Amino acid sequence: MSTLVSSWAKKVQAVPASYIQPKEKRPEDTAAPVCKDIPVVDLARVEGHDRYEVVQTIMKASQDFGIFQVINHGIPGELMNDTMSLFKEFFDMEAEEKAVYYSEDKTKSFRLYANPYSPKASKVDSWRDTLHHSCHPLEEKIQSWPEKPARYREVVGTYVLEVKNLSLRILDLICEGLGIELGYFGDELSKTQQFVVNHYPPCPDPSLVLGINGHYDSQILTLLQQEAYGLQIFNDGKWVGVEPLPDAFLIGINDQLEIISNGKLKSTFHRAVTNTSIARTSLASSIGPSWESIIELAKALVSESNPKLFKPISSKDYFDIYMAAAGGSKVSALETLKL
Ligand SMILES: O=C(O)CCC(=O)C(=O)O
Ligand SMILES: [Fe+2]
Repeated sequence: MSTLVSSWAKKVQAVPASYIQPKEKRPEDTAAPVCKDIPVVDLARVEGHDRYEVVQTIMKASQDFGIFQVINHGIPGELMNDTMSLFKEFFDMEAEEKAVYYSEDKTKSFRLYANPYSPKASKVDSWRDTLHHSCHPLEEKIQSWPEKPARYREVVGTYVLEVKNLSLRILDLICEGLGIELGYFGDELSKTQQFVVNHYPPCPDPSLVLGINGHYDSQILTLLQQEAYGLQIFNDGKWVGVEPLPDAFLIGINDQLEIISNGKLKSTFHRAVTNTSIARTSLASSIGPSWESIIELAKALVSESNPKLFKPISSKDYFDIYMAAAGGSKVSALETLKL
């Protein structure tokens, strides 16, 4: 059997054994209701009198949920649709055509792979295929991206630049909320960008599998475009769904932003479930620091009443700790840095 789920999922009637989660990890509720309290922030409002209120909403959502959604964010709907359609077309290609891009070599700046957490952490395969793009520096990395479907590099190159700009705008609103200078994240702390496309084919029994295991995102900020239900966050002791809004971006706080904000903004434990009827594709862009950056509470926020909660650490060292801990555990790798 080929390792790419999208190459064989349509042909099977039952879930192959290696994809069946142990009982305690199976998604009891693959249709957990969407949590209506997760704010949808209208970014058009930041230009006017409502700016303060918008910033406060973002801060509160980042504390309570670790995520929020944004609309009227300035990225054209047409570009979002084109990008989503292009990846649908990519995953619809024949198995042999996709196989060309398949690689288990993690140092590659572009690759298609399956089941990224195995075998180190969870021994169970995930019901998804993943396309990974390193985006920095873009002019260089783009040369390793596919040329099929037509306009791949042009569409995806434009998309990742737009998404990076939006990430920086949101990080500036977070600076306002935290009380640190604008542009704080503009240089080394946002030097890298990884763009990941997750593809979850329909599954004969979604109650047995996970599309993506519960995890925290390790970088600074994730922007996610999702077209259908599947994302769940662990909030208040239970899994809740996140409403798919096709024109919105979902913004997720990542671990290293939790360190920089001294735990004021929370990285959230999340997973994706599958369904029986449609292939779900999600586009996730993560902004992160250069490897050498030292991640610690922003200096302007250190005070007697706000001492550092986490040990300073280089971004590279944090990533190593994160990878060693990854494996569906709700205990965050950040725990090891607590002072
Ligand atoms: O597909 C999703 O909604 C979640 C994807 C995700 O969590 C990730 O790529 O880190
Ligand atoms: Fe994630």
